[in-house]
This record gives sequence, C-alpha cells and structure tokens, in this order.
Amino acid sequence: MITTTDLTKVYRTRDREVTALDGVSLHVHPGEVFGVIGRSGAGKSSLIRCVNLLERPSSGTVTVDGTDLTALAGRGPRAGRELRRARTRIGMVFQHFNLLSSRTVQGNVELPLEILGLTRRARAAKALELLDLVGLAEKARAYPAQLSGGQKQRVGIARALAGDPKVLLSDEATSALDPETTRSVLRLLRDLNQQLGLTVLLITHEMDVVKSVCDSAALMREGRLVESGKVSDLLATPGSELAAELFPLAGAASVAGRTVVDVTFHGERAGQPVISGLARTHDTDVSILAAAMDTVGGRQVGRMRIELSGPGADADRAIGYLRDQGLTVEVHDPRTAPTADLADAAPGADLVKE
Ligand SMILES: Nc1ncnc2c1ncn2[C@@H]1O[C@H](COP(=O)(O)OP(=O)(O)OP(=O)(O)O)[C@@H](O)[C@H]1O
Repeated sequence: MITTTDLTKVYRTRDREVTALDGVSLHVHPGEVFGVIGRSGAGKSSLIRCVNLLERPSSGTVTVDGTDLTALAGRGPRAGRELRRARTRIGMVFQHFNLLSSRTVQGNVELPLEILGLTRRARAAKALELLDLVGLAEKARAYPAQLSGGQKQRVGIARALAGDPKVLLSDEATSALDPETTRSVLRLLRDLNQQLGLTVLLITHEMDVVKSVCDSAALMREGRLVESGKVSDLLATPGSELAAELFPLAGAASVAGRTVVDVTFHGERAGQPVISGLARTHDTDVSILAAAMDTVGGRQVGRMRIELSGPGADADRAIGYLRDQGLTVEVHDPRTAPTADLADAAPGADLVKE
C-alpha cells in the first residue's frame, strides 16, 4: 500500500547540509498498522512528510496505493491537481491536532470536504457521520478550546478521514496526550484500521505505541531503517534491537562463567511452566535475573533473562530443551550486549526525546 524506494532527503541551509533520510526503503502492506520508531532527529517526521509529499524527497520514489507520487510531483505545476487528488486518499493526523480555533468541531471536519467541493448538506451529513465514528457526535457544535486533548485528536482523526482515505499517516498523534487518553486514541486507530481496512503508518518515539497497536515496525536511526518487519517476527529474531527495546532486560551472571540466556515466550507458550520443566528434567537451577510480560498486537509475549547453574547444568542441552518447547532463546554475551544508545533506556522506558 505504501512503498518508498531508496528515499533520501537532504536539507540545505546556508551554511550546512543535513541528510535526514538516507536511502529508506519501506513497504507497508494493505490493512496493517506500521510503526516507525526512533529517537529525536532520526528522520521520522521527514519520512512521513515525504510519504505524502508535504516535503519533496531529494531522491527516491514514494508509491501510495499504486500511484507514484514522486512522479506526479516531478511533472511540474500542472500535475498539482493530480497530486492533490492522490493526497485526498491519504489522511494525516498531527501531534498538535492543527484544528482551526475559529471553527466548530463540525466546521473543522467539513474543511477538507469544502475543498473537495461537496455541497453544504453533503458536508454536514458526512461530518456528522465521521464525528459519530470517532465518538464525538455530541460535540459537533463545540469549539476546539472546549475540548480535551483526546477529544481534539478525535476531531483531527475525523477530519483526516473526510476524503475516505485508504491510508492514514500519524505524526506522533499521541505524544501530547496522557497515558489513559493515549490508550483510547490508539484503540480508536486500531478500530478504524479494522472497521475500514485503513492502512496506518505512524511515527512515534514511544515503545508502548508499537506494543499496543502495530502489526509491523521499523527502527530508524540517523536517517536509515536499521530494522523492520512484523513485530511478532522481530520478537522471535535473536539480536533484534527492537525486541530488546520492547522488552528491555538487564542483569548479568551472578558468578562469572555461568550461562545466561534470554528467553522469549509467545502466545499460549507464555502461560506454560517451561522454566520449572527445565529445572525438573535437567537437574538445573534457574535464577530469573529479569522478566517482562506484556500484550503485543493482542498476543501475550514475555521475555526473561535466566541464569543456569546446578549439578546437571549443561547449557547446550538446556537451551536445546527450551527451543524444543517453541521458545526463542538467545545466549546473553555481556561482551557483545549493547551497552550504549538503545540499551541505556531503563527497563520499560520509552525512548528518550532529546
Ligand atoms: N526543514 C528543515 N531544515 C533543516 N534541517 C531539518 C529540517 N527538518 C528536519 N531537519 C533535520 O533533519 C533531521 C531529521 O529530523 P526529523 O524532524 O525528520 O527527525 P524526527 O525523528 O522526526 O525527530 P523528532 O522526533 O524530534 O521530531 C534532524 O537533524 C533535523 O534537524
């Protein structure tokens, strides 16, 4: 549904050049919620702005729903109308809502419908339908100043849906909201994704956003995609930085030389007594150094760092047993474990906005 190929964006100011995007190739499948995560300055906003051509890429292509937007933009001012039409199929939600304070809630949602040339009656009917969809029908006549942050973002989402888009781009839509409101807005995005088959590309610096709504995710650093894929696959990929970010585990061997392994449980495996099974069948002592359990994309996932010891401890056999139980097992090597950058976030912490 969204494909970027070798996308670059270089900002040139009088005295310097900044490469915000450095060869980004991304593929978002129809109907999925795709999250791009990264620290401040990683290039996330540049990426999302290039996807709907609010920002003109320096090179590379952007295709949305089969239309090459970069080719349209490259054909000069005459192509403007075609580009505008293609853009109506792409909704955009902003961190600070970008509502017009002088217009009512309904007036804000009607704005893109005016641009699309709908009659007054059709505009009103469509706006009320959209406000109903986001649970704000009773606020149609209110002004933005009379709304909470979460309600303002719902209006922003209703407005973004005015052109019946197939794609919704979300630029840190929940970053200005408290955790409870964040959860309700994310639930709304998930519901819209499922009810309308909407493809959602969102950028965020919050790991919880990826955990709660994203089917797929990419990690961005210094203008590049460092990792990308389905969240469930990434969690099962040894060495995945995103998996480590989603479930940060700290803790080292209590005695030098003991084997420490990181174990990832998925779905029903998360509820099974695999660790006690290991201790019993392999005459092995298992110490839990760290553990985290959460729901990712509606499935329970857990990660645990354990230390193996005891009379029968044979690391290879124990690891073999855990793998046979369907768990992802990664031997923790303190010499190669990330110590800076990604790993410096405290367990459970979001990436820090610098
Ligand atoms: N209009 C601009 N002119 C010059 N440099 C820019 C411009 N916009 C962004 N940059 C630079 O490009 C780089 C990437 O910025 P971008 O806003 O895309 O990152 P980000 O990951 O979205 O960060 P944040 O989370 O802080 O919004 C940064 O170094 C930034 O300073």
